[in-house]
This record gives sequence, structure tokens and C-alpha cells, in this order.
Amino acid sequence: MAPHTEQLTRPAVQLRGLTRSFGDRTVLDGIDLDLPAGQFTALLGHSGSGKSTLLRAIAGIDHGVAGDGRLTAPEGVSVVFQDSRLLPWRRVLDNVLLGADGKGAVARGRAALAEVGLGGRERAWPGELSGGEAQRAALARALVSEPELLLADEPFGALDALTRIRMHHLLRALWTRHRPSVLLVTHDVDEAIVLADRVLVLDQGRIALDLTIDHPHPRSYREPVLGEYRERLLTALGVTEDHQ
Ligand SMILES: Nc1ncnc2c1ncn2[C@@H]1O[C@H](COP(=O)(O)OP(=O)(O)OP(=O)(O)O)[C@@H](O)[C@H]1O
Repeated sequence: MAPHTEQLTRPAVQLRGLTRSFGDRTVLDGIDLDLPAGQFTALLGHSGSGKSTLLRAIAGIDHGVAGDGRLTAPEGVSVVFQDSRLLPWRRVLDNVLLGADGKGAVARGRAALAEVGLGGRERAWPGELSGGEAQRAALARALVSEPELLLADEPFGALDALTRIRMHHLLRALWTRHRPSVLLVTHDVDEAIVLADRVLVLDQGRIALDLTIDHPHPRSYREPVLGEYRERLLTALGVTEDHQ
């Protein structure tokens, strides 16, 4: 393979035999996983299945956690969480600039805010933003550095249903423009199906299902064809529609 071809097909994230334990509880039990550059992947699993543990390991923010295995991830990684983690004593633009440095940082910060629909709110304080706006600012802060990899841990989990749908459109639009690899941790099967091109189910410390969602975007929650994917994911999660 020519070097440049290899570069293009190189996975952004590569895990080999990744384990993580808390005391005698093995949470990740030898995970092998490649996330190709530029792919939008969602990670589903029951509460306590280890989704956040996996995300934190990939982000390199799990110092002190016992484990083994090989992990390769890009240097440019941004993480967004369920809460925006904006610093309340810094104005919105200054929060976004925490993710940017170098020449033109302020201009890039302003552009990032405009991109997430917060143009004109640069001088607002985080406390003046709604939950959805704060998550928009968090996305701007995450993307202003043009990361190769965006890790998102339930970023819309605390938002109301309508705001969530708007945020889905926004995240997908941002991904289309910037093309980072995305790993989105979510509890929401529909969110995973509508947003991601590949959905993983974590169960008993392993990837129990690795499903490619081969369907054009934009996707609607109501498309019957997506029901088949839903079924498969719910089955992998041990849930049947009757018992929801
Ligand atoms: N710092 C920690 N110390 C001890 N146990 C932990 C720690 N962090 C996570 N765990 C345990 O590891 C398991 C996996 O937790 P993790 O947060 O990764 O799950 P999750 O799938 O993200 O759950 P949820 O969907 O509820 O956020 C849980 O049993 C949890 O109690």
C-alpha cells in the first residue's frame, strides 16, 4: 500500500485487548475496536455497562484506573459531556477560547459561536444561557480546535425533547462540515440511529453488536426502514418493544 493511501485509511482510534477494572469488577474486558477517521459512531449500552469508562480511556482522562491493552488515539481530541462545563466566571467567547490558541484564535472562536447559532452572544455569561445554548457553546469550544476526534458523553441527555432534535441536526451539520471522527455515548437508541453511521452496543465489557446504519441522511425518527435497526439494537440490549 502506498504511504499516502495508508494514511487515509488509518483508523483514528485503535483499541487492542483494552481492559479496565474497578477493584475486582472488570468493566472493559479486552475490547478490540477500530474507529476509522471521519466516521460517526454511537455507543449504546445499559447504565453501568462501561460506556463512560471506555470514552474516558480513549480521551486519556482515566489516570489511575487499572487496566491493560493497547490504545491509539489522535492528539487532537475534544470531549463534550452532559453538562456544558462552561466556566461561570468567563464570558461565552472566553469559554470557547479555552479550546483555541494561536493566531486568529478570537476570530475562530467567534466563527465557531456563529456556527452553533450563538453569534451575538459572545459577551453573555454562561448563567444567562439556556441548557441547549450552553451545550451549543460547549460544542463550539470542542470544535474550535478542529479536533480529529470528538468524544461526546450523553451531550443531549439533560435537554428537553425538542431541543434534543435541534441539537441532533446541529451536531450532524457540524460533523458534515468538519468531519472529525465522532464517538457519541448515548442511552437513546433513536438518537444513535438517526445520527450515527455505525452503532456499537457495549455489554458485559465487550462490543456485543457492531451495526452499520446504511441509510441516507437526514434521517427521520419516523422512517419505518429504521425500525429494523431499532429492533436489532433493542434485542442486543435485551429489550423487546413489548416491555419498553
Ligand atoms: N471511579 C470509579 N470508581 C469505581 N467504580 C467506578 C468508577 N467509575 C465507574 N465505575 C463503575 O464502573 C461501571 C461502569 O461505569 P460507567 O460510568 O462507565 O458506565 P456507563 O455505561 O457510562 O453508565 P451510565 O450510562 O449510567 O452513565 C459501573 O459499575 C460504575 O459503578
